[in-house]
Amino acid sequence: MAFVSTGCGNRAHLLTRKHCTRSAVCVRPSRLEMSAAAGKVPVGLKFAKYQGLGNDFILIDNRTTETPLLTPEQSEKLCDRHFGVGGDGVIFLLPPTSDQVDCTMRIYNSDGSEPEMCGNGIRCLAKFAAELDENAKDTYKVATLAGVITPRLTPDGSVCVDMGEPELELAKVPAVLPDQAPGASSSHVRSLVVDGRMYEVLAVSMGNPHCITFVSKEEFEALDASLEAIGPKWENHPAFPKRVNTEFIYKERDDKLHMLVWERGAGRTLACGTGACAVVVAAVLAGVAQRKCEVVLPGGPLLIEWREDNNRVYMTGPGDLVFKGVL
Ligand SMILES: N[C@@H](CCC[C@H](N)C(=O)O)C(=O)O
Repeated sequence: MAFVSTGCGNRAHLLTRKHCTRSAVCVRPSRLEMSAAAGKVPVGLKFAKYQGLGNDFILIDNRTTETPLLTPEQSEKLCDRHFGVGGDGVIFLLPPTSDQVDCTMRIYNSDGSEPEMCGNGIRCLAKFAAELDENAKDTYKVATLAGVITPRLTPDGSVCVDMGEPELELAKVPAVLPDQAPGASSSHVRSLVVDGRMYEVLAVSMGNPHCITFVSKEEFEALDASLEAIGPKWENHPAFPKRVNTEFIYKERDDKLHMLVWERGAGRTLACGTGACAVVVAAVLAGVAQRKCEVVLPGGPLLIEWREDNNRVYMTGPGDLVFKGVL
């Protein structure tokens, strides 16, 4: 069996990859693990509710096993805002997968689907990991389905995350879009017809797929009012084989963009960190913004920088504990 870090309950083993000398005890599944495996909601499972700009998550301390303690179906139920705890997703803090990382993050969206990455979520996860870690560090290397992502806790309480390099190759986003839109300033700008209307769009992956479109302030306000109607048409558009997160943007200044988001698997949310990163990349490629921008979301602002020297995107914003509970 692969290494299991903490079944023995020894806090020294929590985020490190130290081998436990009591391995016979370490690998024995707990009652919580057994009830999760049996498909039951694990009564007694502790959770913490965090939010990053109102994008809210149920965090589970899952360091005792490599398998999430909740199934996608259970996570969907817990995310229900009337019948559950309420959240845009459930995030699991799992043991490290190699010596190169401190821990692993997995996430289920509120519809139970599993995305590759979550920007606001990883800021919350870093705070959660630091709170649980006896030897709290300021930087954590986190394995995700989108590769290793590195959040750093800063003295002012915000979290700055090295989000890695954007992926622009359409087949890898993945997106199937026609050639450059007629008259567009950049080959990255494509046309897409959604609900009978033609939009100019850019597709960017930050590990997960994003489709970005720039609109006027008036259109932005109209989209805000009709997001529940139009959002699913973008999310499930045949141009995006893995569905897509959609960001609608209007520009206030070269370094200040306003963003509305319809998330794959979660619908309207108050913020999307990977989305804000993808937006700045798209805005730079379209020639409409600087590399360092404030992105204003319904839940508040994120600071995003797409660095020219290393092609990496950095995101800075909050991640805060709301409450703790027991299922
Ligand atoms: N809110 C997140 C993104 C969560 C995943 C997304 N819904 C997807 O399916 O890709 C963020 O802050 O990045």
